[in-house]
Order: sequence, then C-alpha cells, then structure tokens
Amino acid sequence: MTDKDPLFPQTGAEGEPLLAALARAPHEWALFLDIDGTLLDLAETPDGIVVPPRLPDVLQALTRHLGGALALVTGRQVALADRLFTPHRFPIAGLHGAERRGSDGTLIPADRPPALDDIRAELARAPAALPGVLFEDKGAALALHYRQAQGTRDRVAALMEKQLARIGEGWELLHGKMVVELRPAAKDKGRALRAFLDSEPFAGRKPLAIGDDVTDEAMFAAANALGGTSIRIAPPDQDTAALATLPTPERLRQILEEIAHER
Ligand SMILES: O=P(O)(O)OC[C@H]1O[C@H](O[C@H]2O[C@H](CO)[C@@H](O)[C@H](O)[C@H]2O)[C@H](O)[C@@H](O)[C@@H]1O
Repeated sequence: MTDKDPLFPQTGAEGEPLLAALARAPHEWALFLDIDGTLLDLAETPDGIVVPPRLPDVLQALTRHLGGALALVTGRQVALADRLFTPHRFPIAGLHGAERRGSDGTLIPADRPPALDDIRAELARAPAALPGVLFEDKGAALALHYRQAQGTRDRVAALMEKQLARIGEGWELLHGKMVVELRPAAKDKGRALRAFLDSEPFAGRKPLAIGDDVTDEAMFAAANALGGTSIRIAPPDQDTAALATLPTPERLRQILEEIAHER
C-alpha cells in the first residue's frame, strides 16, 4: 500500500473480490448503484445514453437475490431513470439525493422554489451564446453540459456561479463530468444512502456503493463509515474515498450479469 492523502485512502484494490463477497452472501449486503458512467457508458449528450437490453432484467434479478436491497443513486431525475429501466422500478435517489423513493414506492420529491424559474429561463438561453453547450432541465435542478464545447468550461462555470449567487443559501454547484449543476445543497448521495439503510429491507445490511464521479464520493464515504465498502469505476490510481476500483461500466455489467445468472 502506498502513502495516500487521508481523505482518499484507496489502495488500488480491485473491485471484483468485493462483488464476489456480495454474491456469496447476498442477505448480508445492500447494493447502491450510480447510473451514468457506472451502469451505463458515458455518451456525448445526456440523451445519447444506451441501456443494454438485458440490463433492466439483470438489475431486477439482483434485486430479488438481495431481498430487495438494491437502490439506484443518481444525478438523474427519478422519472427519467424509471424510463431507462422500464418495466422495472427500483428504490432510487434522484438529483444526487434531493429526491428519493424507498422500497414502499413513495416518492419524496425535491423542493422546487419559484426563484428557480428565472434561472431556468436564463440557462435555457445559454446554448445560443455558447454553441455546443447543452442545457438540461431536471425540474428541481439545472445543468449546463460542455462535453461538446470543452473550450467553454470557464464561461459555463462563471455563468453557473452567477446563478448560485442569485438563488442564495441552500443551493450548491456540483462540478461533474463536463457538467456544472445547480442543486439543493441539503441532501447528497451519502445522506441518501444513510436514509435507505434506516429503512427496510436495507436496514442491518452492509452497504456496497458503486459510482464513477466526484458526485459519488459522499456515497463512498458513507458506505465505508457504515461498515460497508465502495468501488469507483476509474483507473486504479484515481484519488477517491472508494476502497477499490473497476475499469469500466462494461466490466461492472458483466460481473452483475454473472451474479444474476449464478443465483
Ligand atoms: O449520478 P449519475 O447517475 O452518474 O448522473 C450524473 C449526471 O449524468 C448525466 O451527465 C453525464 O452523463 C452524460 C451521458 O453519458 C454525459 O453526456 C455528461 O457529460 C455527463 O456529465 C446527466 O445528464 C446528469 O443529469 C447527471 O447528473
């Protein structure tokens, strides 16, 4: 093991043994899965993602093996994620934890203050001034993507800083993968994971959190602190709180499918 920043204790360990441990004792574990860059390959645009045809059924089979203790934890809206994995609906935290639906099926929505509407209108005009930038309206959160206009990163960040100053307390900017998002600050993926573990059928299980991005770090830290573990889809030398890595979403999907078929 090399000396690491204490904030980022990852050892370069591979994630596969952790998933093997979950496969051996599914009644002991709760599985928390990010979507973009983790279950799904990243795409050039938010709408460009492709859900491999077998994936929804694989997740459904895993949910059964885990006694229902599988949740999606995503920056997407819950409604959008439901469409991705139709016909199945999973327990889920959306908008990076700002909205959440537990296994009883009740959605706790995110607050959507009227002040957000003026900002929505301004950000919707941004692509006209910044060609290649995409505006994503997520209802209670707003995002500007610059994957197709990487030279605009600083201008996108400055425009989003301006919106943050307008809306004031209780909001934050998240800098994800070629995206800047304005979202409610009070809830994050770590708090969402903790809320799932306070309820059935997650309670009493060890969390395994899998994500790929800086926005997943709170979830990794929570899983580690609660006696569980975490995997980041990233190169082995990535600075992260996750305790292990896997190289690609494709490898993760292969392993999940193997576990689903083994059972
Ligand atoms: O928490 P996640 O499920 O990982 O969602 C994070 C964000 O994912 C999406 O944006 C990212 O994926 C896009 C499609 O691959 C890509 O084009 C973009 O550059 C990425 O940032 C989504 O659009 C966001 O709303 C999510 O917050």
